[in-house]
Amino acid sequence: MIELHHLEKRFGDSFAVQDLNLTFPDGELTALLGPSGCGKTTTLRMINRLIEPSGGQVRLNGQDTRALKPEALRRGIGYVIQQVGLFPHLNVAQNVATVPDLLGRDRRATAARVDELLDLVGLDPDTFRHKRPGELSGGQAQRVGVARALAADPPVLLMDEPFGALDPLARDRLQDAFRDIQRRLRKTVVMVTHDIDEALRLGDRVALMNAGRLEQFGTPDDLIHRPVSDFVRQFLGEDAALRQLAGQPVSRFMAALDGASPLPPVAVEDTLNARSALAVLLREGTDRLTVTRGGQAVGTVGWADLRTSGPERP
Ligand SMILES: Nc1ncnc2c1ncn2[C@@H]1O[C@H](COP(=O)(O)OP(=O)(O)OP(=O)(O)O)[C@@H](O)[C@H]1O
Repeated sequence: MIELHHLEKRFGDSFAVQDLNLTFPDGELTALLGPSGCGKTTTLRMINRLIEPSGGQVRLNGQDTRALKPEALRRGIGYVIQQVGLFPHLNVAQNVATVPDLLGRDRRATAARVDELLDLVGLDPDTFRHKRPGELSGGQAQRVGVARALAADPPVLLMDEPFGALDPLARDRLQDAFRDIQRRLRKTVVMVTHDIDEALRLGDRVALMNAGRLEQFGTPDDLIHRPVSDFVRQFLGEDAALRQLAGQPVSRFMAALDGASPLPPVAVEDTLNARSALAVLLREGTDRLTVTRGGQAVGTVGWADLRTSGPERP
């Protein structure tokens, strides 16, 4: 568990971060969201002491991080940045193995782990193991960056706009891949982003910052349906609820089949995103759809299901 207590950072006379109190729960992904210059990156970098706080405390599992050597602290905390920072003279496998090698882990075990991680991030090990960073596309390099951060198996992962430099299609794919990885590995992740969709899509929780301070901390649902201020409402925008629907399959909203009522005639696949299901309801002028999986009805969905404050996240 990472706790920030009255954390602050001053640069000269101005505060980049001010009186920040926040707990990042274990096994969850928290998105640090906010407009440019609000202090997201400064906050992230104070967690692994790439930036030293001017005041307050960061506690990792109850321990004040100032009591730890920065190098020792960083060994237990993965760090992924937008510019990836792969070593150009090392191949993909060597890049991924950097930290395990530094820690003196067994070579053969590391090689197996590298292949496993490349698989996990969707890169075929045989194709990519020996490539140099210069031979990779932006999306492939970002995947290697994620694999490298996971290689040391750190319980905590800090990510600064990790998918920022990608085109929308590659970003969507990598976000999906990362969400699947996170469901399995359950790391404690803090991810800086200024992309609202990304925060709502990937965040178990969102910490919305404004001018160095915390504006609201809650689930995506809390921010959308229970904003604490006009700033939150305006930052998320009128279509925040639609954005949230866009990031989730309709299956998460559907009601169980009751056996007694006839099935609605219009059907959609369970993997369709909930925003598109809403569009089908509008287009068809109907108030309920059948949801199918592989041609079999598995539930139904109507306006009210989509309008509720959103499903529980698995
Ligand atoms: N080394 C520094 N020296 C002086 N001011 C700094 C320094 N680093 C950051 N700042 C200032 O601190 C504030 C917060 O910066 P930070 O990079 O944390 O914001 P951010 O929310 O991550 O922004 P962005 O989304 O644009 O990356 C900004 O006003 C920035 O100009």
